[in-house]
Amino acid sequence: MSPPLLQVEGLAKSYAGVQAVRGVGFTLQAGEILALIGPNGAGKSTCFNMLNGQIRPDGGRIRLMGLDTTGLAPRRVWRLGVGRTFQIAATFASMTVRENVQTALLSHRPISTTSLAGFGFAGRAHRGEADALLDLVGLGDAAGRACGELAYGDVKRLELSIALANDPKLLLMDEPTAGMAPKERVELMRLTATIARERRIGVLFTEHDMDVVFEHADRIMVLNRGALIAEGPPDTVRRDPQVRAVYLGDGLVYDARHREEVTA
Ligand SMILES: Nc1ncnc2c1ncn2[C@@H]1O[C@H](COP(=O)(O)OP(=O)(O)OP(=O)(O)O)[C@@H](O)[C@H]1O
Repeated sequence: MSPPLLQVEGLAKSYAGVQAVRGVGFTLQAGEILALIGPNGAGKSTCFNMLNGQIRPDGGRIRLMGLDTTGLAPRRVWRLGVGRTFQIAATFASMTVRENVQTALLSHRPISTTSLAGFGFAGRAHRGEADALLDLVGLGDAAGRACGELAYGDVKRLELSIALANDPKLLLMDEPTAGMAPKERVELMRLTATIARERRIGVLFTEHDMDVVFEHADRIMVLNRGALIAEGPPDTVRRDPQVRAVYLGDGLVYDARHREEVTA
């Protein structure tokens, strides 16, 4: 049997005596959408930063498709097929939308400087592939526009297409819908989920919007003070008394349709 896409065991990190992450372990399968939620300061970003190599863990193991990636530098982790999006979208405002995606494709699959000069950068380097990625996220018509002119929701979709440029096996999304209007949030996550399931990409995301989490996650993990306190399908997590006590709270339950049963 092939190993899980991502296998994490006993992950730990302290900052000057503060245990930010304590013994976190989980698995993620290809095509699965897993949410990591928890109050501010619970350790979500620290977990993400260890998974993509930005922070070296004090303890624990991270395995990607069976390969030990613990402590590898971010670029090496990225090369192994781990994509990432950030709370604040990372794009180049002065470039066109297409050029942003071409840049990401070039970074993944460089072509020689001679060919580049021949193409003219803004010309044809990976252009067809860039356009296909933009079509995928619904930005095909905006390919020639300056990125700086895009509405924020479109910038987030562009960021998703950039994250897909290295053909990731695993996508780490740190609050992908932060700063977006509620309707746009659900749409972006729906798009992400569709693409991930079609391409068998495993997605791990953090999110404060519970509508987004409970509608799209296959499973949810709840982190509190650095430790996992619950893990399971949305219905199980929603009913977990400890989760309700530390995070969801009766007044914060995600969806009015379920409010009666949750608060009953
Ligand atoms: N570079 C750092 N130096 C010292 N302490 C840190 C550092 N980064 C995080 N911490 C602490 O580690 C704990 C976990 O922080 P982390 O940012 O991982 O939480 P989070 O769940 O992502 O929070 P948020 O939802 O607010 O983004 C917090 O107590 C935080 O203050």
